[in-house]
Amino acid sequence: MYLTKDEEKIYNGEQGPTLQKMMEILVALGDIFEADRLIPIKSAQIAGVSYKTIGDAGLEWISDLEGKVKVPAVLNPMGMDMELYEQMGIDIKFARKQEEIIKAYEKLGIAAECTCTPYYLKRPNFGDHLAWSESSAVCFANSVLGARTNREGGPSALAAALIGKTPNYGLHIKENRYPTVTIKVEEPLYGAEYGALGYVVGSKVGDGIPMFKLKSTPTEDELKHLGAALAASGAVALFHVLHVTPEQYVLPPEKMSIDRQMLSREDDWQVPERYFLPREKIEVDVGHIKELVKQHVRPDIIAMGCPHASKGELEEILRLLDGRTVKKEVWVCAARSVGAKNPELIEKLREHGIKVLYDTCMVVSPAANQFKKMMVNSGKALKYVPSMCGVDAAIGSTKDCIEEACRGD
Ligand SMILES: C[C@@](O)(CCOP(=O)(O)O)CC(=O)O
Ligand code: SF4
Repeated sequence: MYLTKDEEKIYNGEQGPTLQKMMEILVALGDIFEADRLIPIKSAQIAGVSYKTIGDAGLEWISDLEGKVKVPAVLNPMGMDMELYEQMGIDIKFARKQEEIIKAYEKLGIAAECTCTPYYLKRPNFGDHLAWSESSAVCFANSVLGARTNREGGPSALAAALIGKTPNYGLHIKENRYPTVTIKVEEPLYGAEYGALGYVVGSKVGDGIPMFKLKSTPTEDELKHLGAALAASGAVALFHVLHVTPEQYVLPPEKMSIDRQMLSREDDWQVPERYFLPREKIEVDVGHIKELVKQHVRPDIIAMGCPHASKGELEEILRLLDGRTVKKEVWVCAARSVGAKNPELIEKLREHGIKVLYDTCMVVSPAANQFKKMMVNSGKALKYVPSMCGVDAAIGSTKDCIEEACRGD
């Protein structure tokens, strides 16, 4: 990978050992993925924050670093709500370690806003280059906003933040963003069914780029859940939805000759002539998706906000409560600044017995482990809660989650 004179100086250690180490990470990645050069980024989102996932080794690595980030950077959720950790049942030893991690990141100029939905704080523009690492945030930025980021690891996102640049490869390059597989869904979907769709399809497409042909128009929240689950059960970092997502899937003439990228001729698809859809196709069993969401469960906790809840999702929960107080443990995870902008909404949710938790989530907090069965409204949580918390999980619509919460016993 080509380095400018200034970049070479950093690589040779002329600006100290931290920046040298960070440049080494970027150069190693760039060489592996055959990047031509480094490109400037607009922001970074850094995973690897919860003490539960990074432990003492991670804390030590971050504490040794020096310097300041060159672009706005936020953190992924940590293991607890900074203020309500006692209410969550977090022990003091864990809390102290978690605080040390946050201080070490803050020393580097990173905002202690711990969220997987940084796009609610500052929405990237179409075409912006980013270095984000939480997989649902990556999927949202690429697919829903048309920004460009690879699925970074925690250390490479941190390196990009401290240098202000990332290697130019993968999804930073337009030609790598065309769809590779078409997903046909023959019935309209609603709400949590989009997360269930991502859960089912993700494992089939791996790291491909799905192009969905749907019978319903997903909202931004539904797209968020679709992408989060695709990234969790598969390794999807970008998807398109015909006529919905902003980046169009018009293939350039040279791609027309590639066998698997053939023009679809199916009349009922109403695909304009100039659009080309991948011939490799997966037809989704909608019945299976609807069944998955309708399973009858008796959870001891209901957790929503994976990915962190939007203002609209918080409002929907309040509306569905319809004045009732929950009789079970209910968590709703959200970004602290989304809550701070909507204090009355949060207060009302709390009055009705909901634990609105900031800075953390049901997957990265050890507090989830005290429960046996978790009901979620997220395809991503359905995938990760069993594997990362050892807790059984089932998915239901937001409405069913609230009904279960109000029913008690
Ligand atoms: C499960 C996940 O959402 C949270 C755990 O990430 P972290 O490495 O603990 O920040 C990570 C991801 O999907 O990118
Ligand atoms: S809430 Fe979900 S998407 Fe967000 S960090 Fe936790 S597991 Fe990842």
